[in-house]
Amino acid sequence: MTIGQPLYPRAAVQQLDRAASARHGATGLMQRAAHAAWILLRRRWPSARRLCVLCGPGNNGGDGYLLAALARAQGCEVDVVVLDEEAPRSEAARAARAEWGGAVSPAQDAADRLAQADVAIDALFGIGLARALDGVAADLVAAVNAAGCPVLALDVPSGLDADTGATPGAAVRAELTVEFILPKRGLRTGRGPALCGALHLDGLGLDSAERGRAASAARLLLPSDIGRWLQPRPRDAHKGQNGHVLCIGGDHGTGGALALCLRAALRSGAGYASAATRAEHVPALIALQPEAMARAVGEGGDLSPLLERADVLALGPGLGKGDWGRALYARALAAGLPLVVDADALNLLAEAPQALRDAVLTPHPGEAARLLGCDTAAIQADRLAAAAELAARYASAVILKGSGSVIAAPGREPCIVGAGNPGMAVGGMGDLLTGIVAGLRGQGLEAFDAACCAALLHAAAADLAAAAGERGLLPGDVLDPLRRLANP
Ligand SMILES: NC(=O)C1=CN([C@@H]2O[C@H](COP(=O)(O)OP(=O)(O)OC[C@H]3O[C@@H](n4cnc5c(N)ncnc54)[C@H](O)[C@@H]3O)[C@@H](O)[C@H]2O)[C@@H](O)CC1
Ligand SMILES: [K+]
Repeated sequence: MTIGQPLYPRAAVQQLDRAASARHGATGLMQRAAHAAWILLRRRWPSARRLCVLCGPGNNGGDGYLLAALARAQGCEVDVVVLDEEAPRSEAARAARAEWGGAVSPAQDAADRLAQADVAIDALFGIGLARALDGVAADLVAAVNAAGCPVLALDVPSGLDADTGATPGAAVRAELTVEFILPKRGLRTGRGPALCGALHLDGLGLDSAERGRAASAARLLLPSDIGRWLQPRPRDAHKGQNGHVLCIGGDHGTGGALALCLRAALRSGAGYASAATRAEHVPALIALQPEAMARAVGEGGDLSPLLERADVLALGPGLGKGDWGRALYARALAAGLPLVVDADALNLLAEAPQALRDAVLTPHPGEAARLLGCDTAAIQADRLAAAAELAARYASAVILKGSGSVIAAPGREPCIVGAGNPGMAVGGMGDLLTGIVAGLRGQGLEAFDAACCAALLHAAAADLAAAAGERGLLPGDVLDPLRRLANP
């Protein structure tokens, strides 16, 4: 089944742009873009009187000139600052500059002009960005980011790669972004969400048949999708149908990680959850969560009586990389059960890479880098490509965590989670995700579906929990909203 909203690569949007321009006229589309931006600007900043529009050399700049002309006609005072004073490259953008017709200021005056503005409009670069912004363009970006007034970005915050969500050079930080024609991947993962601010899509009047010809390259998962995977339970359900999750980890001093994993498995609906851990954690785990079972595992890592009853293994939270952790890791991998691999289990996998059977990996960018033998920056430079590479190399479903988590698996269209918040940047949050994936696998979801649904539940539950504040959000706060969302 196909779940989520399609997201498009830049090349598909450019192709559609060209076809649509031939039909509607490039200037016509640019006018629609400017109009859409103007309506949004007015709604968001109704009392703004003075605008500063920064225009680049391409059609994104063209959108900016037309918005400037529109705002002037509506009584605003408008300054236009240009990246370079030469005529724009395309005919449509030249016509847009002629339509503005007023004075333009050179880039070195940007700071002065921005200081007067109630709102800045970023029309420097859109999807035509071809390389890192540097030189005068980077100076302009620095000026707009330092200006202190809110920024409205047209189509894409300049400097953000609309495909990858990376910023190879300087990039504008907007408060609001109006994206044109089709939703793009890079605005929703990596640096995209932070730089776009609120995101608003305007289709520029192209009908769905016209837009539907473009081929998507990823899907965006939203909280409203949860019900596609999780239906109400049959009235005659019994606990044996909902899976037995065995959580493996919790070396000396790190029993808490395993406890969070265990609780998340139960709150996401597992029929049973057990812990295989160090002896000293057993009484605390049972006291904390009397519904769970906990067994001490000695140095040899013998899991055999526990494995017999388990349907799925959650391997890694608090596991450590000592002899005890290594022994447990080896036994768990040899068990042939559906697996969720996290934390130190990922680091052990990185030491001796192998293709897994029926597994979900949940790396953060640092763990992903170790698994691929590169550095974290290389992962973040193209998160979708990194997730696909991990999925192929380890023959697994993968959740690459971070802003706009990416889910990939061999042969599946990748997904991006359209939920989550910076309150999730706290120790233990990943242990919850591991438990949720395992809980859903126990309830019958296959690896990729469980990965998608779990990543979405986790982020959406954290958003509900963050209503009381992002700073100070704790993994334990996410458990109650998790239960609510797991019953759509
Ligand atoms: N039919 C269309 O094509 C439409 C396009 N629209 C707007 O046009 C944008 C795309 O326009 P373009 O394809 O002209 O691209 P852009 O306006 O994004 O920028 C392309 C220009 O910037 C230069 N450039 C790229 N990277 C650079 C860098 N790092 N440093 C310096 N210069 C660099 C390129 O050589 C080119 O001249 C969209 O994002 C959207 O805002 C909208 O008006 C809607 C309709
Ligand atoms: K822009």
